[in-house]
Formats: sequence, structure tokens, C-alpha cells
Amino acid sequence: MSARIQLDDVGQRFLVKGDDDKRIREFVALEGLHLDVPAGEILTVVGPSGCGKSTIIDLVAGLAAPTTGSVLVDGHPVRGPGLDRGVVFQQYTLLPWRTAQGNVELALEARGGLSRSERRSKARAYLDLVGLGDFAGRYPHELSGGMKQRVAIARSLSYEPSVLLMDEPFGALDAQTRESLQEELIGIWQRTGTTIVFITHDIEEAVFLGRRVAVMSARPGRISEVIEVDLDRNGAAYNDIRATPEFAAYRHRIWSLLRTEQVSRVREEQADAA
Ligand SMILES: Nc1ncnc2c1ncn2[C@@H]1O[C@H](COP(=O)(O)OP(=O)(O)OP(=O)(O)O)[C@@H](O)[C@H]1O
Repeated sequence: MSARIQLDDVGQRFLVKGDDDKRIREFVALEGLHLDVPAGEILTVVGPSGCGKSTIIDLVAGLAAPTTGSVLVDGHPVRGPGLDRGVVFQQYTLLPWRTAQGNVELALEARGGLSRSERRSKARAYLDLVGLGDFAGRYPHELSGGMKQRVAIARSLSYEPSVLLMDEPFGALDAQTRESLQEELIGIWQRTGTTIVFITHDIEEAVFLGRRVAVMSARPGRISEVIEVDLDRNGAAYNDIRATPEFAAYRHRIWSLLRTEQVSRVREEQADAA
């Protein structure tokens, strides 16, 4: 399968002010980062705080340009945001004065090319897809956190992007809502075939959602390992796949990778300080 998203030897540097002398210096957020995501895959990315996970989303979304290397979507360099890529952030980012339906319709207005009634029925279809058909007329303040995030997902899916970029979208939700949204996301992914890159710092979430899990290391941020997750999702254990020994083995493997990385980073910092 061809890669829908390709990051090749990507580096990202920022100019930051030093804490002590206030002098401007370069901060290397990503260096030598390679990542291919084939069409139709759901890839999760885990890594320590500050390792550059959101920076990857910004680059693929076209919200920032890499300092070095290339970022391609469907073989074309990313030059800015585009309707071929939808983004869902941790904050709900809904317009408070628009209903759930109105928020989804707004995205379709921006896309253009649809009549008012087409926009209305498409928005409704995507609210149905995320299980919110009965809440179309509610305003954001009348929805729970999980519902708001489902509206945000419906909004991003409504203009049918080939790529959905999700930056800790369930991070602010309680554990139960989070688990049910993870399950819904898998259902949506299976129905739409959208390529999904999902950022999380939660190892269980990464294993549950990812058909592959990219594990990042920090300073500079790069992909240290990509783990293929081969779980029998349709077997007898499907109802509670998180409780299976296979799931626990993947969780432990990723935890160990992150732990080893954290220990060596602390040692380096201690050596630098000595
Ligand atoms: N515009 C910017 N200017 C300066 N530094 C930045 C900028 N954006 C990000 N950084 C730095 O780059 C590094 C990577 O940031 P990023 O937000 O991508 O990390 P992350 O892995 O998503 O972190 P978290 O899990 O805590 O959200 C961090 O050290 C951050 O402080």
C-alpha cells in the first residue's frame, strides 16, 4: 500500500529565549524523523511530554513548515492547511452560538459547493455517524464533554478528508467516556476508511486504537520504534480486549521502551549537570 503520509528526515527547530541570559537560541524539537502512514491505516503516536507529538500534527496539518526534510500527503508536499486533512484537538473548539448541527454545517459552508439543503442533510448524516442524531439542535453548553468531542469529530469528517489528525482528542474526558469514544472511533474508521493519525500519551489508548504504534523519544524528538499491533479484535475476547494477556504484553512492551528512554534521559541530564 502506498504511503498517504510521508515524513522524511524531518527536523523542526524553534527560536527560544534562554532562561538565564535571555539570549535567543535554537531549540531542536524534531530531528531526523521518518514516518510513513499507509492509506486507510490508524496509527497512534505515543511519547513523553514535549517530545514533539503535536509538532508532527502541526506539520501534517500544514499549520507549520518543517525546518528541514519533507512532509508529503498523497505524494504532494504540504504547503498549508487543506480540506484533505481534518484536525481534532483536545479542546472542543465549537462555536458556542451554533447548535451541533450548525457547527458541522459551518465546516461544510467553508468547503463550498453544496446547497443549503445538501449541507443540512450531510451534517445530519455525520451527526448520526457519531451517534448524536438526536442532539443536532443542542448548543455546545447543553452537551457533555464527550458529546462536544463527537461533534468536533463529525465536523472534521463531514468534508470527507482523506486524513484525520487527532491530537489527544479524548485527553480531557473521564475514563468511561474515553473508552466508549475509542470504540466509536474504531467503528467510524472501519466505516469510512479514513487514514487516522492519533496522538496520545496514554499507552492503553495507543494499543487499543493503533494498528501500529509509533513510539517517540525526546530531545530531539524522533520515532524510536514502530510496533505492529496484531490483536484478535474479532475473537471471543473482543468484548474486553484490554483485559487479554496479548493486550497487556503490547502495553508492557511500549511502557518498557518509554521507561528505558526516560531513565537514559535522566542520566544524561545528571551527567550534564555534574
Ligand atoms: N512555537 C514554538 N516555539 C518554541 N518552542 C516550541 C514551539 N512549539 C513547540 N515547542 C517546543 O517543542 C517541543 C515539542 O512540543 P510538542 O507540543 O510538539 O510536544 P508534545 O509531545 O505534543 O508535548 P505534550 O505531550 O506535553 O503535549 C516542546 O519542548 C515545546 O516546548
